[in-house]
Amino acid sequence: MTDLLPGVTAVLVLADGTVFQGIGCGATGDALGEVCFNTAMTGYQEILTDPSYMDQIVAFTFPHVGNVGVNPEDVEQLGDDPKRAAKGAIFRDVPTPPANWRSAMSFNDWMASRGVVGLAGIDTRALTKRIREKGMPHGVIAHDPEGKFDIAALTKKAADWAGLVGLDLALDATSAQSSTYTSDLWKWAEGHKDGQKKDFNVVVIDYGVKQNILRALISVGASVKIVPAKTTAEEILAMKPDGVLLSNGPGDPAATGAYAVPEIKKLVDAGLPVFGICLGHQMLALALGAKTVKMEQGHHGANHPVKDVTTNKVEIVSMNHGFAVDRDSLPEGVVETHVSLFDGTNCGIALANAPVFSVQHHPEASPGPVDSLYLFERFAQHMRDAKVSA
Ligand SMILES: NC(=O)CC[C@H](N)C(=O)O
Repeated sequence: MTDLLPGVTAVLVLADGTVFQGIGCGATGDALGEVCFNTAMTGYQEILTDPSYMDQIVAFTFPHVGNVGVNPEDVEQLGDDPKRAAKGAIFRDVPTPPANWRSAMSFNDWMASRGVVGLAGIDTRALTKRIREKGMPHGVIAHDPEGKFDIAALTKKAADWAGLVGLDLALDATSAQSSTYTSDLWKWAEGHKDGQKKDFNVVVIDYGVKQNILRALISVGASVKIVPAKTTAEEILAMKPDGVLLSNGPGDPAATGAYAVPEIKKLVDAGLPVFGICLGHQMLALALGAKTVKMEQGHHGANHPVKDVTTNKVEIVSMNHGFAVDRDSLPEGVVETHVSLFDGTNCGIALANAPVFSVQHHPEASPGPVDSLYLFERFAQHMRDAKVSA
């Protein structure tokens, strides 16, 4: 029996019965998921609208969140369906009211309107240390202004959850229909300019795509068509694309791979330039014959050092993944191009003799540094070269 402190209006209950007690914010109710920590100092709206966080609860290690409010431009998911993003969020301090010229709404009201259950006022450093030592736990955040919690039932709920391993969430995150996209990268004093470019036709397979990937493609000259996750290689080839982008997305790549991997293999075999990002990277690796694994420690932040071993340059990148490509499983002909300087895990691969490559990190940033934007230019160059040799 856990005795709750007076004034507690939200709790985080882990599958092993550990209880963190704090103050509720955002939506009331409860949210179940895998608990991870994110070390980004900015970009909470982009993080909480990234579809790759489906079925996860994000604990922010940066203590002050909310000061720039939220705005309609910083939504990363396509559309604004709250079910296609993080379910819950944890903060050191109660989110502050907004004080920023771009703010259209307070962060707290926005979380409430989206059904994102929030817990503030806990020792996020203790939670982070626990995750570092024991891995990412299953947990439930519950928020009740009356402070009434059935801890035993919440513990059972967390313990009974099967978790992310083996879970295909891309089918929940993907677009129902094909669409085109026309917005360019955000520029100071201009915002997002509209306008498809016509240098390349890129088909984006949407497993839960972030909008800044689409904008980054447009910035290098692409006209962008988005297709649902289950679109076949034949259907894509009939669109005569110059290249295919495999998007980020939630869930276990091995589960998603069942329907997507054979189609990706056919696209590679057709000789098309292919660029995979995060889940797209993991699924490309599966299509090329490698394996993916669940990580002890996920990577979630906007300050991770990654080395491009083809150029020996280090880039500081945005990260959000809990699965990884097993480098020891890379077959002959698949080259490791990028490595995490935090833990040495694989962060990029390329085919030695074809315009096919992918990265584990997020070159589109949003949030985070833009060191890796050059990868979109690398993809554009592959498409240019393929056009010349066609
Ligand atoms: N951002 C992503 O695409 C995440 C990929 C995958 N769901 C993982 O957690 O590793």
